[in-house]
Amino acid sequence: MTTNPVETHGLGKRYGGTVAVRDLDLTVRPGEVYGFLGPNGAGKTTTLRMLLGLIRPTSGGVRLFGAPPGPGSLRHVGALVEGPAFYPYLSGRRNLAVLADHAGVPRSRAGTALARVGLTGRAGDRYSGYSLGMKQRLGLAAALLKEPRLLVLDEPTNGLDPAGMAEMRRTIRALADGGCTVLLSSHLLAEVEQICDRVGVLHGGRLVAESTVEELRTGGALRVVAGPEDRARDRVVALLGAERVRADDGGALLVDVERDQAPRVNAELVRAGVDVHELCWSEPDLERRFLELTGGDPDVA
Ligand SMILES: Nc1ncnc2c1ncn2[C@@H]1O[C@H](COP(=O)(O)OP(=O)(O)OP(=O)(O)O)[C@@H](O)[C@H]1O
Repeated sequence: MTTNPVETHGLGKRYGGTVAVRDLDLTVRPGEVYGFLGPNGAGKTTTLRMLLGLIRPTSGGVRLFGAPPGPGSLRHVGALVEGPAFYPYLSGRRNLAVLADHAGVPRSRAGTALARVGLTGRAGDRYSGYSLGMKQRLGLAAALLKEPRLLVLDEPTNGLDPAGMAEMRRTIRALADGGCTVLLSSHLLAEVEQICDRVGVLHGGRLVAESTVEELRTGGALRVVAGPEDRARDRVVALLGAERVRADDGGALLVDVERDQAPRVNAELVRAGVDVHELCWSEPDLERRFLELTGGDPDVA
């Protein structure tokens, strides 16, 4: 039986009067990219720090590959949670060699790690001359020195420009495709949507939703722009029932039916002499869904 890279049971953390994380049951399965999504202050970093054994939970527990966080289990875990300190006057390659010595792994791994994050060409340059994106990638390379089976990344694209973000996303996806399990946190919905297999939404220290991105997308509707609006609405209500019909902000009808019902709705409207201007499938608005889950917090976007 394969053990899950991460399991938490009733995990909680309190700082004085502040409950940062409460009763968290989390499972990250082998080989997946799991996205921890939540607004600022949701408890993401606190959770990741508990997973890595950097802080102690006040309740519940963590298992990494079936064992508590400690030298045995953390051997398989690479992390980019608190930016590693690099020597500004040394090159990226030299910095990694120092870290490799410190970690007791062969220096040859530095070259491999640099290649995996796409930094080989600039590996001889001083760290102080690196862009933010390059610094972030060097941090990721440092996390790869242990050849981890699990990568834990706290807001890995934070502060990067769009090109840097895209590059980092590609790198993470490639690492996952190579067999590494990834747990990352983000407050950016689009980011999580693009690279994660599953998403957990954290709000106020609680896991308020957990599913695949596809599952969160369920609930699309048929969008109909037709006139006269009253008659269009009456016909669709007569056909399907009032509970299936609502109006969107722009005055269009949103009809909760399966996609393949579009011709039936169209035919009914045409038969009733209604002009159908538009009839299309409207994907559910993921952003709205997350805003609902997080109480309309604008930090999730
Ligand atoms: N060392 C600490 N002492 C006291 N309170 C803390 C400490 N660390 C975090 N908190 C509080 O715990 C809550 C969760 O913070 P945490 O940093 O885990 O959230 P987050 O989701 O990572 O947010 P962000 O995206 O802003 O980093 C917040 O209310 C925060 O103020």
